[in-house]
Amino acid sequence: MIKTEEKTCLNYVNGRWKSSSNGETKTNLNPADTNDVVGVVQKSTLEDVDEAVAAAKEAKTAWRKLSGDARGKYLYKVANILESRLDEVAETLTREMGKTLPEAKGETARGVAILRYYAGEGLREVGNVIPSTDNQALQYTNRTPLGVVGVITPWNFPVAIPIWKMAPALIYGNTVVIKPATEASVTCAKVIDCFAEAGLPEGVVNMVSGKGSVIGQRIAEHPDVNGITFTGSNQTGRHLGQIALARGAKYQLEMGGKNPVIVADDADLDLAVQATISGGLSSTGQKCTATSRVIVQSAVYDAFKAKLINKIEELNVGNGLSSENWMGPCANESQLEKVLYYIEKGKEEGATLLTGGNRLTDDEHKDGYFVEPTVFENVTNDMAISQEEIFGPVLGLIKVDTFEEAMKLANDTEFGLSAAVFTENIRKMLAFIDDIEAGLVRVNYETAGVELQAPFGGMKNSSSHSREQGRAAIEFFTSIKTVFIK
Ligand SMILES: NC(=O)C1=CN([C@@H]2O[C@H](COP(=O)(O)OP(=O)(O)OC[C@H]3O[C@@H](n4cnc5c(N)ncnc54)[C@H](O)[C@@H]3O)[C@@H](O)[C@H]2O)C=CC1
Ligand SMILES: O=C(O)CCC(=O)C(=O)O
Repeated sequence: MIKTEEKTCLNYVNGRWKSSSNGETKTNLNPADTNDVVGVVQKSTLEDVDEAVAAAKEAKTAWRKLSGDARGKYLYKVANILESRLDEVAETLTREMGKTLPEAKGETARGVAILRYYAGEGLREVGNVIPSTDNQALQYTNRTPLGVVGVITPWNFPVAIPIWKMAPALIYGNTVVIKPATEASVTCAKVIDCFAEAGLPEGVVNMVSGKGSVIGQRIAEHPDVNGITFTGSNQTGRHLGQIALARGAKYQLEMGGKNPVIVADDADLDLAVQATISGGLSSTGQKCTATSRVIVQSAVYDAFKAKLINKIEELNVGNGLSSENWMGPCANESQLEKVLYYIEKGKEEGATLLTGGNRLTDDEHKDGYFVEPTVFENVTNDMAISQEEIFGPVLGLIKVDTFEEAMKLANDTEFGLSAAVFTENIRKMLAFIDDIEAGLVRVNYETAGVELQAPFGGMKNSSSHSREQGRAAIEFFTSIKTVFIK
């Protein structure tokens, strides 16, 4: 078991909790209050990865041969256990990466729902009967798991992302080795503890924490890892994709976004303001689906801007455990530095700061990585703050005269994850749906917050063009067998 009272989280390998082979650890601090030690996680070695992969390899045949129903029953059990521990897991999540407690509870509840959704997949159809040209033959497709799946996850959704990768991997018959982001490993260990408590067979789920460039790299390179599913930065994703491609492993990458909102001249401005704030600033802007570019038609620009700034200046920023605060800190020091760097860059490039722009350092905030929600105007689409993923609470307002100009700018980015339009005009809606280069298209709704039963993924440089979640997950986690029986 994880010794939470001692705050030490061990690796989980072959059904047992164990220290890294070199005994090295890292201490995770609360980004809202660095005096608060959230936990101590293992800084694992290559040997630890190899042991976990060997365990997953050993377990894969027996797990594959279980019925989908039997695998589903395990996932239902995990869901019930996680649900019973929701408050504890959510509180750890808030303390470890900073998002507010209501957001953390929502995310944990989403983890429970994802587990139940995929548990149900164990009883759904997996193939098709396809007519043969030979009327004496039966031809059909079946699905077979990849084998061992390496799961490499980021810190921004410490419960939901590991679960939305592991649950489909498992239900479709794969075994798993997960390496969570170091900054979120205490929370992930609690999630893994729910799998342990549910009594999954030894080796089916394994967790090894540690440095991405060592542990993640080894998982990607390991010849016995048959598939790699990753969410995180573009730089790391592309690197992992190349490793996987070079050795013929299947891979799936979900990466960055620079997600636009278009506010058309007929938009419901209150709705657009509320969705821009929720989409851009909740979780301190640390979502790949977060709104960052707000493209507004000139006829409503001043009215939209006034409402937006008014609402943003009412937001309380502080420790996410307090119900008084709407926005928590950046998840770690390097995120804070990155956000402050882009705020300076925006000013240097000629954007005008409308609100925010500072680190908060008063008594309540001095021990955390807090930054004010920040809005720039006079932003052009060629500025760094319009093109590079900031992953923080920074919005750039871009004024345009026509809807056509707005569409052109919305698509002028290397990314294509999510995008939203606010309009009451059906022709504008349809033009947006048809022409926007994004995997997640929202009309009169925020860019963030995906539905677990629907496919999720990006176009252009936001993904490897595969889709996660919903039934779409079956495409990555299985291979098709075409069967012909004469
Ligand atoms: N798309 C998304 O949801 C996310 C995007 N990001 C973006 O990435 C930026 C940097 O954040 P990081 O945490 O450094 O992201 P990252 O992409 O480096 O980390 C994501 C995961 O990959 C692992 N990793 C890192 N280097 C690796 C390597 N060489 N081989 C294998 N695994 C490796 C990390 O340990 C972590 O588990 C953020 O500022 C943000 O812009 C970060 C987290 C999530
Ligand atoms: O918006 C969401 O619910 C999901 C965002 C996401 O997948 C991410 O930030 O990595």
